[in-house]
Parts: sequence; C-alpha cells; structure tokens
Amino acid sequence: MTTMESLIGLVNRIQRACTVLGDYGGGGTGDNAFNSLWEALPTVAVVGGQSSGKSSVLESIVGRDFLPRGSGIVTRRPLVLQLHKMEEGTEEYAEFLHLPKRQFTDFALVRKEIQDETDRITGKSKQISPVPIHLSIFSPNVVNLTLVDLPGLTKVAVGMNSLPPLWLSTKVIYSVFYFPEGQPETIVEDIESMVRTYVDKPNCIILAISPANQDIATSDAIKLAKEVDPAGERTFGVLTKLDLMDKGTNALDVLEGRSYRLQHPWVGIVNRSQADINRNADMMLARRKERDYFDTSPDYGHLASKMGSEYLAKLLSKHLESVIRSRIPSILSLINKSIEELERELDKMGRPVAVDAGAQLYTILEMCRAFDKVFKEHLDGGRPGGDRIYGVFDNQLPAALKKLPFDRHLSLQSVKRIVSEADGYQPHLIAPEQGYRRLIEGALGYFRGPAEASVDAVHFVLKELVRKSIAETQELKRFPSLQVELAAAANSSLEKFREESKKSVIRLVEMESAYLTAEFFRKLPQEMERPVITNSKNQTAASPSPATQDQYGEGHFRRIASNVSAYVSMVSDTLRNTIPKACVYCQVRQAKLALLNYFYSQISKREGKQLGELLDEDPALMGRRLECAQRLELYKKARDEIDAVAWVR
Ligand SMILES: Nc1nc2c(ncn2[C@@H]2O[C@H](COP(=O)(O)OP(=O)(O)OP(=O)(O)O)[C@@H](O)[C@H]2O)c(=O)[nH]1
Repeated sequence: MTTMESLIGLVNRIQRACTVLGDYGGGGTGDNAFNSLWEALPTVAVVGGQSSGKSSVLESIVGRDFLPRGSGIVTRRPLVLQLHKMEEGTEEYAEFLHLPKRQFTDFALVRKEIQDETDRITGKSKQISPVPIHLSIFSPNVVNLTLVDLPGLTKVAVGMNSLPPLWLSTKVIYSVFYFPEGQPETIVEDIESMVRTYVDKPNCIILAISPANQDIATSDAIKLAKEVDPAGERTFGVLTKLDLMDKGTNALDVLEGRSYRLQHPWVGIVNRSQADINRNADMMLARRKERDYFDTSPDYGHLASKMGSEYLAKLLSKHLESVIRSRIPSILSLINKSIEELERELDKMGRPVAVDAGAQLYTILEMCRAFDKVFKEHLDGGRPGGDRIYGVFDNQLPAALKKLPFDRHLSLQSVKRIVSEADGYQPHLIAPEQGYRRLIEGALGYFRGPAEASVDAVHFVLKELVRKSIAETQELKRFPSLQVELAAAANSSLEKFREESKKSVIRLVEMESAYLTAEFFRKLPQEMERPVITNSKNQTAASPSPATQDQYGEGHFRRIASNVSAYVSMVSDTLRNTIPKACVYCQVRQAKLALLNYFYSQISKREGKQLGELLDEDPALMGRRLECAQRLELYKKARDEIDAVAWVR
C-alpha cells in the first residue's frame, strides 16, 4: 500500500523537475507568466537570524554534519534539503540534483560541494542568488521531509568605516560590519526579500528559529513570521540554545506559548555548542545528549516527549504529509488548468519545425497551400477584396473611356486637316477613304491608355490581395522569411501576368485598328445623303432629309466626324467588354491557377539548409514553444504521478 510518506517523495520529485525548468521558490517561475507549480507545493522554509542555530537544527534533523560554516553570510543560495528514509542498515548517501550521477558518502565533500556550487552561480562576489541547490539525503536516520534552508536574516548593515563594539564575537563583527569585496551593500535587504518570497506564499510552512538566550520579542524569525502569518497557522516556533540561558532562568513562557502564541506547539532544541563542533562531536551522540538534557531537565522534563530535534523532524514530517494531502485537489486543479492553457498556446504557435529536408519541404508546401486558399477566397468571395476587380471593369474603365478626347480629335478643324492631309494633292472624289482610316486609327490609338490602366488597376488589386492573404494565413505567421519569399514570388508572377495582360489588351486595340468593320460603312451612303444638323454643343448628327449641296463644305466634314464618332463609339463598346475579358483571362485566372508555380518549381530544387532558412522562426517563439512543451511534459508527468498516488491512498 502506498503510505502518506510517498506524498513527500512525490512532491520532492515534482520540485526537482520544477527547478530544472527554472520554476523554484524565491520568485523564479521561469518567465512569461507560467503558473508556478512550485508555489502550489507545500514547503518548509527554515528562517532565522544569523547564528540563531539554523544550520545546527538542520544537521541535527539529518543527524549529519554537512553544512558549510564560516564567517560572513555562508548560506547564499536556498538549499532544498530532501530527506528520504531508508531501511535500517542501509548506507547513508547524498546526491545533488546538479550532479545526478554522483553519490556522496563522505559528508565533508557534501559541504564542499555546497560551497562550490554556491560560488558557481554567485561567483566569488559573495552575492546571493534565488536559484536553489537541491540536495537529497538517503539515510535510515532521517524521516521523510523536505526543508528549504534560507540565508540568515542579518542585522542592519553598516560599512567598514564604523567600528564594531568590542563585546561582539568575531563572527558577528565580520557579518555585520564587513562586506567582502564585491558584496553589494544591499545584501541585507536582498536576503530579506528573498526570504520573504518564500514565507509570503500561503503554502509555505515557516520553521522560525530563535535562540533562547535572546529576548523572543527581538527574534528576526518571529518578527517576520508575525508579519506574514499573523494567526500563527503555518509557523512552527523552534527555540535553540536552551542550554545557554542564564542560570536560574528558563524559556517556559515561550515553549508553553505564553510569550508568543502559535497554533502549533513550540519545540525546544539543544544543539551542539561551538566547542562540540570544534571537537567534531558525533551527531548521534549529540542527539542522545539532547534527549538526556530534556529527560533530566527540572524545567522542561514535563515537556520532554515534545522537545528535541528528533521530535521536531517527526512533527514536521507528519504535518507536511497532511498538508500535502489536503492540497492535492488544488494542486491537481492548477496542473489541469496549466495543461489546458499550455496546450492552447502550443496549438496557436504551431508544431515545431521538422529537421529533415523532406518534411521541411512538405511544411512549406502546406503553408503555400494555406496561403493559396486564403488568396482564392479573396478572389472568389468569402473574404473581401475581389469585388474591387469588378469595380475596375464596371467603374474605372467606362469612366476612362468616356473621358477620351474624341471631341478634340473629331473637331471640324481637326477632321478637315486630317482628311486634307490624307488626300494629298488629289482631293477625294466621293468619300475620303484614307481620311476616314486616318481619323479612325488616330481615335483608336486613344484606347491604349484605358486598356493599360485597367491592367495596372487589376494588378494592384491582386498585389494587395497577396499582401493581405499572407498576413491572414495563420500558419505563415511564425515564419517571417517564408512570408517575404512568398510575397516576392507571388508578386513576380503577378508582374508577368501583368505583362501578358498588357500585350493582350494592346492587341485588342491594335486588332480594331488593323481591320475595320466594313459593314458599318456600307450602311453609310444613304445616310450620307442626309444633311447634317449641328446641335447646340456643336456636335454633329445625320438628318433624315434630302442631300445638301455642300459636298466639300462644312456639312460634309461634320458628317465625316459624325460617322467616325459613331464607329469609335461602337469600338469603345466592344473594348469595354473585351478588355475585362483579357484582364481576367491573363491576370485573375492565371493568379488563381499559377500564382506560385514558379516558386514551387524553384523550392523543390533547394537543399535542406536553404529550406531550413526559409523556416527560420523568430527565436523568441522557438524558445517559448520549447518552454511550453517542457512545462507541459512536467505538468502531465506530475498529474500522472499524483493520480497514481492519490488513487492508491
Ligand atoms: N550551546 C549551544 N550552542 C548552539 C546551539 N545552537 C547553535 N549553537 C551554536 O551557535 C552558533 C551558531 O549556530 P549555527 O547553527 O551556525 O547558526 P546559524 O543560524 O546557522 O548561523 P548562520 O548560518 O551564520 O546564520 C554555533 O557556534 C553553534 O554551535 C545550542 O542549542 N546550544
């Protein structure tokens, strides 16, 4: 059967995985607003003023001498200490998360590694860092428990230039009055704010260490605990140095909760003295001595069963287990919520880019297809923009045709001049055949302008639709290089279609000039008999009445102008219909059919590296995807593990 103890092991595993991903106590949640799983997990944080006996309590709980000692601020990174109970007779060993393959059986080396690893992150500058060191100790002499050892709260710091009082011990003088080179002057506040980031969290169990030989009202640990946990619900008060109290005094007021009341009972501790440490006194012996101290103490004898470091360890272990158990539903709900959020974000970001050339090509072609689909939707309807092409044919082209300067070209003066020039020395006899042709040719030349303008207008609409479609193709969003290349390829195709289309519309105009519709003129002789009436706008029109005598007079030329005008207007109607057909055939239809054909033929010839360059995502996005994927894996694993434990209970 799975016992509750496995819950602590479970939390240990999740905490280690969180740390690897940059989610640790002290504010590190990786970055970019990931939910912190660490913060949802109950932890025990060891808090106390300098020299209050924190290290001694931890070593006593472990039953081993393994923490760095020395002058100044020794603990400069949080130490996550995970204790795993082993069967009796098993050899003790320690393991660091950052050195997973190495088992330490020599605890002096553990101490050295903690020092070295602290320096690795903080440098020799003696700064502090919130990145924790994870140490697991496997031993028959421990209970299952996880504690986070934090830097000691220091007194208000003063610089080197103020002299310390003579009565202070060397250690205190060093830590309070002297900053080693490179240590920031803000270190005191830095430590306090780091400690606060732990104890502020409602899931943090505070192990507040205070020395008995100091007024409890001035205890740094209790001052802080009071602030963040005024009801004393998650604070465990620990009183060290009971043996160092003045003769005739005792700490019963504190231990029995009269001085400062907490929901959990106070625990008194007697650690090794400095002299014991100097002598390298055995930890197991120290535990025994501590037990004897309470058993035989006239002051604390009645509390003996609830005093001492062994009792403290068991008390904390039991409490931690029950807190974890009660938090499981909320941890699971946070995990499930995070899984949902991460999956949603990953979906939005798209799959990671494949590494082999074939898959990369496939990805690129898929995206081209997605773009093509959006582009066609713009043309065929469904998305806006395609209607602007019809606008060119329905408004711009007819308006441009209407504005052509035929009035000027066919003015009486111009007609006379062109006809006379065409006649040469020999005036025409009946009808000025050459004159008509010249007048018509000249007029038809004007159609080139609107024809070309229509092609250009359609081209610009298509170009704009390409730009829009690229922007709207979700799949392309992450690949700026591919977007640029795709736009360039599509635009160069559009350019070719434009050239083709221009050739076609110019050909339509030239075809009109090359062969005139004789039919139209065959009807004219009878009409020519009619006199010409000039209207108020000086425009000419044939009259149904009998022929006039001015065969070569003004009326004659007006009639010519009128005939030419009618013919040109007939051609204009034709072109108004055929120019759109040419534009659609050469540009719109081609864009739908073959916009990316050239791109496709080129892309398939590219090497893997060049394809990879097209798929060079924004590095920030790649990083984010990786982080999300790792987090997702962490959360899923954590959920599975919690599920497994929770169901067996
Ligand atoms: N006699 C006696 N000495 C103690 C007791 N607890 C701690 N000490 C001594 O007090 C000094 C400081 O103890 P540490 O355990 O190093 O205290 P700390 O809070 O870890 O100190 P920093 O890491 O410097 O903040 C050491 O010399 C210990 O031997 C105790 O219960 N009795």
